[in-house]
Amino acid sequence: MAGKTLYDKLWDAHLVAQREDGSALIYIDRHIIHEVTSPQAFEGLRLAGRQPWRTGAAVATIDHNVPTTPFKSAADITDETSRIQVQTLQDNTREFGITEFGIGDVRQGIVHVMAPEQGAVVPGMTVVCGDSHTSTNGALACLAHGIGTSEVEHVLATQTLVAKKMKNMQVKVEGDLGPGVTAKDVVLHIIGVIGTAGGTGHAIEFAGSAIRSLSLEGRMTVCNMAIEAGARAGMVAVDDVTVDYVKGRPMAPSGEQWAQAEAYWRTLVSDDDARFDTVVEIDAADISPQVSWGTSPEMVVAVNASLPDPQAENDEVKRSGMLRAYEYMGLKPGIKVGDIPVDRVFIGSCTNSRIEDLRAAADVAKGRKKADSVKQVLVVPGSGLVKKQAEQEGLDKIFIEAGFEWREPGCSMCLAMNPDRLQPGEHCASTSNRNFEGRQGNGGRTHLVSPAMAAAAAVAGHFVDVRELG
Ligand SMILES: CC(C)[C@H](C(=O)O)[C@@H](O)C(=O)O
Ligand code: SF4
Repeated sequence: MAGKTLYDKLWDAHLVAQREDGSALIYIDRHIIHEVTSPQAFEGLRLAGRQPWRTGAAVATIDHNVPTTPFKSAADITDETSRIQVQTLQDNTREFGITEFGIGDVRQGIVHVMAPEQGAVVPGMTVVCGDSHTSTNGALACLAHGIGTSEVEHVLATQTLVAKKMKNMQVKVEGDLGPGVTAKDVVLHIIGVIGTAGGTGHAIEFAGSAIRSLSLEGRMTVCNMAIEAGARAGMVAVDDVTVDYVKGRPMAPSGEQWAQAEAYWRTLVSDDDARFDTVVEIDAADISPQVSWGTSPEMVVAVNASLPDPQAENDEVKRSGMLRAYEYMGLKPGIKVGDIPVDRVFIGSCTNSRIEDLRAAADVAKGRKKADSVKQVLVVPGSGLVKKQAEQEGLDKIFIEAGFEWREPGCSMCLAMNPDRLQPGEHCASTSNRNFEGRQGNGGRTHLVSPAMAAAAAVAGHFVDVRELG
């Protein structure tokens, strides 16, 4: 019998029941909750007169709707829907006895930043949240993916999920990453190669020496965007980087349990003879800093390239998608990436708002100033703890001196559910993960980049190759 992949191991360890039609029941170790996809789930419990099966398995925070300017209570939130959602989560978590890192708590932040930071997610877990970017947590060798609101209710009530086993896919990035090439560039490049449907039906394990060379935060950036590559889950096997990251975190095992846990975690790697349904190999040397030019994350090119010609695309559906994207983005094939003007810059989101992201942006911003033509540069840390750490390192001062705005944690301009948004027609260099039409505000034009590339665009007023900065 062939060996097991990491995904097979995680699946088998959580399988409660397998049905003949292929569906299965799996046990869920950690349930992360935010204010947008939980209200109906709690309401469902209430109507059915049920209690959560295991309140300690859930941890909640507010992120999508929170303003990034200081506020003291839900009542301070002007937008009605946002105010209600923030208040409702607080009421629900109190009623059902679930831990919430809420308003004014330094641990509050974007769900996918908060959970690993607290040690709420450790290797070997099944992790769900009513949010597609739950895949981020797979960087810790977890089976982590998004679920819908009715499933949020099901998990709350039973601590299990009805699921179907996905196929195994391995994306192997071998070799050394060049200077200025970050985890974000790696994942954008992967999506450029395999497309936004490349991972459909699969759980992706990211492997290879270039992935191993990334910090745990960088691996989270890669797994975060597995969903943009069509997969529901992304993951990276356990190694020293994983174990070191978890050690000492508030909710992680300690004392005698630590040694036991670590011994188990070390088994969470794909066996040498494991078989993957799909394997993609990428040479790290082929990866340059990336910029997305269109309205899908696969519409991405190297910073020193020109925009692609739709006429050279043989697939008719893709060609018409490209033509529509050019129209929406107000761009023309053949122009250089460096000629795209940038109106606003957003440094944040669950893709790139951790401390190393802010350090990378600050490295570029240091001693430089925002270009006059750039209207706004928002720097939004992923959690209160990231914010605190950044301030201890003086990064906030660097940003403010460069003319950037230093904000409170939350999803912010990643999806514009709060007041941070683009105006129609504006181009934004954004460290987030989605560039669909209107994602960052009606008519807004998103270009996905790394934190260093975003800061460089803020300073230059257009895209520049970070490798060419002095
Ligand atoms: C609001 C939430 C359901 C959504 C998601 O699932 O991803 C959001 O986080 C996003 O990034 O679009
Ligand atoms: S930061 Fe963006 S992608 Fe991440 S959870 Fe929030 S809205 Fe979704």
